[in-house]
Amino acid sequence: MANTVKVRVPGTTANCGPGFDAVGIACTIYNDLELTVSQEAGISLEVTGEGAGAIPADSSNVVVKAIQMVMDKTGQHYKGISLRMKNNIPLSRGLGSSAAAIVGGLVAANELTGNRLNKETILDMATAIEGHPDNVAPAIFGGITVSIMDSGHAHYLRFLPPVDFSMVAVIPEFNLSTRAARKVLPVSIPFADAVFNVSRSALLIGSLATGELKLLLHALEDRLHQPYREQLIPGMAQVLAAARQAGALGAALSGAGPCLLAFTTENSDEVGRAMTKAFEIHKVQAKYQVLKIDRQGAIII
Ligand SMILES: Nc1ncnc2c1ncn2[C@@H]1O[C@H](COP(=O)(O)OP(=O)(O)O)[C@@H](O)[C@H]1O
Ligand SMILES: N[C@@H](CCOP(=O)(O)O)C(=O)O
Repeated sequence: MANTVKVRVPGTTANCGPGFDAVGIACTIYNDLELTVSQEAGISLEVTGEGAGAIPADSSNVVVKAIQMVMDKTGQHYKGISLRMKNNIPLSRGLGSSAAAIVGGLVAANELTGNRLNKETILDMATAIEGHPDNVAPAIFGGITVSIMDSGHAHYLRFLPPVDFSMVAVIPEFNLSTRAARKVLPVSIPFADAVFNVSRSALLIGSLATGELKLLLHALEDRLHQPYREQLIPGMAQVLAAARQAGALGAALSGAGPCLLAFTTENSDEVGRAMTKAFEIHKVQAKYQVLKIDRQGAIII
């Protein structure tokens, strides 16, 4: 059996406004992970790109956790783990770097232990580590996914939209961990806000599945997490408004933020520039990237 494998995993944008912990889209921004296993004890790590110098080379690393989970599940243990990462997905910005790391570790370790786990099992394992399925599902399957949890198992729907669109990801310089961005969320919300989100998230999936993208303006509205997270992201409301004024179909927080994401069918660069400029007014340096939907999810390369 081979002892080295290389995996490519997409970044993901979760929530897409109202679909908190449920909706996610795989994006054309990728991390490459090379895993080599051996019986020589130890963990070695080489990182280029995002996270170089900041990612730990021990069992606290989520990639290592994921690999060990596969070894425990399959009963095939290796003492030595050597990782080489080429990261393009920025860490702690809301583009699913942790999901990509977890999925990369699981898919790579599965390949080196005889491919015993199917993608549904990998989804359950990834969700157990990540805590919510909305980023890991599109990182595994590509496309747009809606995921739910039931008794510890994730169930998902995956689809591709019938029309083409772009996603303008505006990425601030500062980090915001998902953990910190979940701490500001309330324990309960008013019934009217729940109804507001049910209607918008249903409209969101309908709009993406049918290609009625004009509905995104309303379908991206949210009262479950964005209003509470706004305090963590200077200028958030103004940057989202700038996206719409510059011609975006709609815009929302990407995952837990601080990245903001606009949906466009034209003028993507104009939208990106307008959003970064609005961030600048609030003394936040940001860059933008125009992304498309990744259709494949994690692949062996
Ligand atoms: N390539 C990677 N290898 C190991 N751990 C990673 C990698 N990328 C991200 N992580 C872990 O995930 C954390 C970021 O996760 P999180 O706060 O959920 O933000 P994001 O929105 O980027 O997923 C990092 O602090 C790090 O612990
Ligand atoms: N549903 C989660 C999504 C977190 O996504 P990330 O890319 O910021 O890790 C949340 O909103 O907390």
